[in-house]
Amino acid sequence: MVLVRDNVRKKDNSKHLIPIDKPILLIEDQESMLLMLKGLIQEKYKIEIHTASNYAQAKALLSKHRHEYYLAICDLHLPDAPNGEIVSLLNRANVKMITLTGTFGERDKTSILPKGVIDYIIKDSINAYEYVVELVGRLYNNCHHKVLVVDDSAISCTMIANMLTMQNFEVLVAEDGVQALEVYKNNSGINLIITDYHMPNMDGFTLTLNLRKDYSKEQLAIIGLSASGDTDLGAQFIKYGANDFLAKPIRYEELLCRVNQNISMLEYMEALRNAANRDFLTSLYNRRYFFSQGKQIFQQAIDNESDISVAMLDIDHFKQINDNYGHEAGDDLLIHFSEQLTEHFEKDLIARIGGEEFVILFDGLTDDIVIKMLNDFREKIAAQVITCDEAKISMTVSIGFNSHKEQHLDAMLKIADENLYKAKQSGRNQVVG
Ligand SMILES: Nc1nc2c(ncn2[C@@H]2O[C@H](COP(=O)(O)OP(=O)(O)OP(=O)(O)O)[C@@H](O)[C@H]2O)c(=O)[nH]1
Repeated sequence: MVLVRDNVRKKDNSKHLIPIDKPILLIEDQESMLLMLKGLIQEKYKIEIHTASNYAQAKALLSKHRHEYYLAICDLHLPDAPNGEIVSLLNRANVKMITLTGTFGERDKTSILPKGVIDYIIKDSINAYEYVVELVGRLYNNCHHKVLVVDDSAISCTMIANMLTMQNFEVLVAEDGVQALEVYKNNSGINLIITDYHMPNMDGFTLTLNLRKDYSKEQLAIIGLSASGDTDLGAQFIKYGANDFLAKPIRYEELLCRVNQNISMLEYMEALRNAANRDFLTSLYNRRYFFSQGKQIFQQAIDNESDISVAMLDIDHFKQINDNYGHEAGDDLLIHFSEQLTEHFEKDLIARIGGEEFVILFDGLTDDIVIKMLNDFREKIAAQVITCDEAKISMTVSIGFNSHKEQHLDAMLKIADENLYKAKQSGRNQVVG
């Protein structure tokens, strides 16, 4: 099997870039603005940008690439369409948009954003352009978040759900706290709950309290809704564990800002957790995380008298790979190897614990199954030829296995490590256990 890996390192060097696979349409008549915005966006995201400096050019591009656009960013007043006609054109083409405009006066004319408009930005400073750039990334990332809206009023629920859908969130709804807990339990990936207070069966405070028993503010954001006139509710929601609150009637723009702020905070916390728990090069878990999780899994297996086993893996002659093809090619191979590990042992706890050393913890699997999985993996790696910057590289892996329960996880690993040493001594590319 031949695998081409010549882009791995380049991808890794630009990890902060979000690859957006559909182009953005940028419509702006002032060339300097257009170039600045294009530059700012492409500095941050890997994205193709089509540009138009007037309505006619935008129309031509839309008819050519009709269903392709991820988003349009458009000046509301174009020389050949001075009255915001671009909004209807983009709506007809089904392209969501961020609109740019010159003054507060114009902004004030629209208390409700026109159909298809995600946000409305006043071009008064560089900050406005930076906000647009952030919003582009936010909209892309929102696709990965689910939001649960909890309100017994179907009208209110639908309205909030529509606002969130506009911002690319996947939205689920529930009529009261009891239903919300059920929906939350049955759907993974809900990161934000927006909940009303007054609801039958279970109110918003009780729902918040129930959720906080198991999920911290860093894991799950909750925004409470407080009815107009009830000034205490917002503060009470925070005291019961909500991250934030929104006053009814809900204004689209405020909802957008608060939701995005809370989701950004969750992403930031996740990034911090990843920085602490994951290896920078391969994104696999690091030694610290492996031991903190592994010790709990180990203890449960001891308590339940269930199967537990460990494997130590070490790529063979990795120094030669570095010496022959360079350290960067070596890095590419480590990334590739880690991806293969994650794919092959998707349910098991994997970590990179040294340069070319990896460890796996198997919970609840019999020896026969694990040894077969390890041998299948070893054979799969040996059969691959990886093309890295035009060099064709093969590698093999030696594996030490141990399922004998010792007093501590470390002691189990020590035996696996001794078996790994035996695998190396007996010619490499084999499983010993
Ligand atoms: N490219 C790259 N190389 C690394 C990294 N971490 C460690 N290494 C290299 O991995 C190599 C490990 O070499 P050795 O411990 O001698 O082992 P080996 O060559 O794999 O030989 P055996 O384990 O005996 O089969 C060293 O050359 C390290 O410099 C890394 O993050 N990237």
